[in-house]
Amino acid sequence: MIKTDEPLTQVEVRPLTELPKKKVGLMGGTFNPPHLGHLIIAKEVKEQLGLDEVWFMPDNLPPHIDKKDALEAKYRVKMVALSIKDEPDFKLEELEIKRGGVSYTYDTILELRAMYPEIEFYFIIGGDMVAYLPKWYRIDELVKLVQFVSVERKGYPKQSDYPLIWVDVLRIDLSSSLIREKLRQERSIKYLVTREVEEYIKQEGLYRDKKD
Ligand SMILES: Nc1ncnc2c1ncn2[C@@H]1O[C@H](COP(=O)(O)OP(=O)(O)OP(=O)(O)O)[C@@H](O)[C@H]1O
Ligand SMILES: O=C(O)c1ccc[n+]([C@@H]2O[C@H](COP(=O)([O-])O)[C@@H](O)[C@H]2O)c1
Repeated sequence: MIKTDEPLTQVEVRPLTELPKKKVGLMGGTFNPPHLGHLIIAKEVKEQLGLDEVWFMPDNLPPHIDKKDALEAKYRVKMVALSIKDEPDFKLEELEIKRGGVSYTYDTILELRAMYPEIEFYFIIGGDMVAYLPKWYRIDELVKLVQFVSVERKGYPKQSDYPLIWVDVLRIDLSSSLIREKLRQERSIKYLVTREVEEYIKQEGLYRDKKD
């Protein structure tokens, strides 16, 4: 029974604008193909920064010239979907594929911020991309629009003049190019990609004679 002579518990009602935002990591990449390094990085950054989710976002045409001949988007999208299927907090974001053209992160972040004002985004990149940041499209504006999170990568300095959050992740010397090279040499990629991705590559006969 409620005793009416007792004061009601004071509940602090915060205005909507002050509610904590959902925190989402963005793992942008060509994913040609996605490997276990991508998954390990996403998991570790999610845990260490207390993110709610990580969205894997395959690019349409990566801004680097040397990657323009990456495998057709539909295969890369499918492999990303297969890679993350057991992880409920990992999602596939197809915005760049649907937009088409060259996937400049600046355009993507503007779009995402407009679509999801309630979300705080964290853009996750490896050390190779950190080194390349000065060449990114509208980088000085971009660093004000999104928080970059970086992880070390073998062969690249753990240093930048841009405001990054460095997260220590088990360093894995694994890359999509290494996997493509193994496949060209008809070697096994077991334990380097998920079992489903390994099977899918086999089934579709991918990377048999592609140059890169
Ligand atoms: N082993 C790794 N250590 C740290 N970062 C990584 C690693 N592999 C990929 N990344 C980062 O993940 C993001 C997406 O990478 P991407 O899909 O281009 O894979 P990749 O292995 O770098 O591919 P490629 O060998 O074709 O260049 C990039 O920011 C990249 O720096
Ligand atoms: O916007 C840019 O200029 C830019 C330059 C290089 C890379 N990026 C993004 O960084 C992510 C990782 O790139 P990549 O090529 O290593 O897969 C991917 O989402 C790219 O679109 C973006």
